[in-house]
Amino acid sequence: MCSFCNHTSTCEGFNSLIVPYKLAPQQLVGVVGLEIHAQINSNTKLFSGSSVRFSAPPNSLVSFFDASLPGTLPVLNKRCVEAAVMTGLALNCSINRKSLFDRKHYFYADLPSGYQITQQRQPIAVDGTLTYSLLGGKKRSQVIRKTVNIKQIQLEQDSGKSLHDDLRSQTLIDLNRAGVGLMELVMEPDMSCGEEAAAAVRELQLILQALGTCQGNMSEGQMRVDANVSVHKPGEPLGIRAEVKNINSVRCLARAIDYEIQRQIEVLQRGQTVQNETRAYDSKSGETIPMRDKEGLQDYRFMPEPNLPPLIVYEDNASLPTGIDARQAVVVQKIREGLPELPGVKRDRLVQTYGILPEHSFTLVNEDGLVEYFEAVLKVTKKEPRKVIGWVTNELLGHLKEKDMSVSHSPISPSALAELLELQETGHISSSAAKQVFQEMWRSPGKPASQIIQEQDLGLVSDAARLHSICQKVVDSHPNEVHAIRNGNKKVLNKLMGLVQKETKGRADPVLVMAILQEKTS
Ligand SMILES: Nc1ncnc2c1ncn2[C@@H]1O[C@H](COP(=O)(O)OP(=O)(O)OP(=O)(O)O)[C@@H](O)[C@H]1O
Ligand SMILES: [Mg+2]
Ligand SMILES: [Mg+2]
Repeated sequence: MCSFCNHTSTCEGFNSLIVPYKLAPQQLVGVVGLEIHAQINSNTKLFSGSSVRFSAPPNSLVSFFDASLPGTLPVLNKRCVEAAVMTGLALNCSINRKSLFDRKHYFYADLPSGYQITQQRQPIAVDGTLTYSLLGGKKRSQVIRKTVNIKQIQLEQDSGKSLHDDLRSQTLIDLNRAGVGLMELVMEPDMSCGEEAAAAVRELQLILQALGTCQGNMSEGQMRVDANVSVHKPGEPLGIRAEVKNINSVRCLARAIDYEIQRQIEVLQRGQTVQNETRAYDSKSGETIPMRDKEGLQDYRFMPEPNLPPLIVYEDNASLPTGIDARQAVVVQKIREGLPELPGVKRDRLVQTYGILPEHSFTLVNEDGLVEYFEAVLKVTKKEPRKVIGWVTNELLGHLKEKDMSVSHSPISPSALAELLELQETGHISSSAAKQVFQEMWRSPGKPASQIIQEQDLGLVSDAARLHSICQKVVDSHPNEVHAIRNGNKKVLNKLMGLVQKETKGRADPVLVMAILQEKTS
């Protein structure tokens, strides 16, 4: 028995006791490296012609190859290769002109061949970067840009699914997913907390969706994120990592990582060591729990896949060797030319072109179809983009979120919103009346703003005599406020303005009311 740490026999625990003892625990910081499996958006699997569909009847999308019948051979799906190259280019990777396939052996019931075809020795793309942004500062309106390095992107097969039937104590196998093309993106351990990892993954999701290479839905398993987490003191070697799996949303990812960092800090503070293990995140308790030990490193018995030749991609058409059909070849230059506008570039363009705030550009780009909606409104109204943005990101998006609706299902079309904003801009209605009209437009899809204004008598009240009398009443009944204004506190005028608007149900002409109030309080 070791006198330091109660370990029996040879004491591995000795170091674990001494090392943390010397550490100043408060200086320990988290280190995070992500491995992301992204299902490639393709009609067919990576090495077979079976269809790829989510929620099809079990085992209805399985070819002989997917079920590993002897004698069947893999045929590489060109679409999957192009998707990986496109993703690599969008993430500033070098594309390997020659990459190789390997067999990685596991024994799981949902992997009938006993191995996964992956790219271990030479993956298709290496050495990339992902730039993501966080909103920081007091009001969370300051954009902080960060970059995480991408070690590699490899093509590999997905496994099938094991479904556990607890009632009958049996496990059922569904091979629909077996052989679906995956891109595994391996990031360097460059991040330090859950918020950073969540922002990076959200950015990656947007990039993959813009490229169309993966649908990126984490809850449907199209994108699966494993978080490798360790803690250390800055400047010292990295600590032992635990790998957290079972994370099915970006929010859970952030929570799981922050929980794990804190747990490891506490382990060290207690004088123990962090285990190199795989842990699962339990979203109900918000905790990570041990799944399996990684200490006795699994031997995957990697070997070259004998049934697939090296994967060759070409830089441009000029570099195609004679005899190669250009339609069969994967040409990097062609894919590079077809890259769409990426989310980061789109946000910068929106800020520069329309003068909107960076945080608004995030909201626009985060919501599928919202940028297009915003730009469609701007085409029809003369109202300044900076004034339109609030209507789109607060009013419209708020209503959509409340009903869990997508932008494409909005009952208010961009041109209908533009008409409403135009009526406000040209002084036909006040801003608060415009909000009432918006509510009504939401309730009665297709009814034009002008008709609602007429029916509900929401037009601007510019009758000077009437406004004079309302303003007089407000001024007379608020002597303290008037006194403050006369003493130079002009902000109080807004309070009086609010009271006048209350009297007129938000319809009073604000310019006229302000002029009258200023005159009466001068
Ligand atoms: N000390 C560390 N702390 C946090 N993350 C780390 C640390 N060391 C490595 N990582 C991260 O762990 C991941 C290692 O992934 P990789 O695919 O190379 O190996 P693996 O996890 O052993 O294999 P598998 O694909 O079978 O899970 C990378 O994302 C890397 O950034
Ligand atoms: Mg791993
Ligand atoms: Mg890995």
